[in-house]
Amino acid sequence: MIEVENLVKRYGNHLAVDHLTFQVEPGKIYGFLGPNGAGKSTTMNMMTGYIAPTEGTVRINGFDIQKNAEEAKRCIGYLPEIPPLYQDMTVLEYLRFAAALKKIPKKEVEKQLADIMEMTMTTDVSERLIKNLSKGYKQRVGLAQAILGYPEVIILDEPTVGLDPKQIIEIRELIRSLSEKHTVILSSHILSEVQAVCDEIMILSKGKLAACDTPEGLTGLMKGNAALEVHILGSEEALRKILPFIAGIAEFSIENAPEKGAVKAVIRTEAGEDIREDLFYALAENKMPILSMNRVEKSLEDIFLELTEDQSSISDPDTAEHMSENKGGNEDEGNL
Ligand SMILES: Nc1ncnc2c1ncn2[C@@H]1O[C@H](COP(=O)(O)OP(=O)(O)OP(=O)(O)O)[C@@H](O)[C@H]1O
Repeated sequence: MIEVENLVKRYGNHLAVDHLTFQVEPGKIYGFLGPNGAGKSTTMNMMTGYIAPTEGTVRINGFDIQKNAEEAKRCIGYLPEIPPLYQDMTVLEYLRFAAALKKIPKKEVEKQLADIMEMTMTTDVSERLIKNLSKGYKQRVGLAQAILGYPEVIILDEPTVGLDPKQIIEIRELIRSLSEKHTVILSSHILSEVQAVCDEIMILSKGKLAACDTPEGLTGLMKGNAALEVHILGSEEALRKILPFIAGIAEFSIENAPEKGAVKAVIRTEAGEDIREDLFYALAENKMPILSMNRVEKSLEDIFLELTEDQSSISDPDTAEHMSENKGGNEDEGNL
């Protein structure tokens, strides 16, 4: 269990991490999602004890990362954004070195190295110099280093950045398999990536937690913002008299439609409401034929952009609570 409380990082006047508080439960995959500069790396660096916070605390299994650094760090494996690899060592030399730093008992080292190199598919390159490896293999070696010692929590900063699609799929599968025995926290600025592998998504924006929910919860938020675009034969005036009497409509706008004598209404519904049937009967009663009706759903990308662009609306606790209440199906293809 990780408890982050009121975590703050200031660089001069710049507030990179702004009073973050959250908890990470064991056995799940968490994703930090946010645009460049949102504070993901800074947060991870503080959680792993790489840098000191300006204010606030991080406790790993009850150990304070500042005050009980050794005990806390023993619970964590970390792959920073730029993996700390020694370019002039071979893969095996480097991993042996990392195993010694992590104080892994000598009798366990060889077995762990063999298992972890197999897991990360680095066995074939074990005798190669790290500087001669491709970006994808370097990333796997960094990952192997993070897994060494089988820490309870594995923290991965942008683990798939710069990899080709095949490597990305392999790393994604590896991360999933890690979650069987470890808690995994990863960061990414790619929504589909986080959505594809994570049980919980934390959206960071300007150093603040903009949302924290399951992928389904965030998709539910998307459904709550679904809109109908309806082309109707008739006048705007007549339509304005009908729509307010249909339950489940949050807001609507009306403009002229391209079809002659028709108007276009864009109707946003309340979360979980489907007004199509009521709308059909209400319009039929008023002899206003529907020419076309389409559901226009906000994409998760739209929601992500809204959340990360308009900090004022999302720092409102009522909004955050509303978001976590909105659970629904997950329709994103998650093309990592
Ligand atoms: N050592 C530093 N000195 C000054 N400012 C810094 C330092 N490190 C990070 N920052 C600033 O803090 C903010 C958060 O940076 P951080 O690297 O944590 O963001 P990020 O979400 O990880 O972004 P990216 O996806 O680009 O890595 C940014 O505005 C960045 O410029």
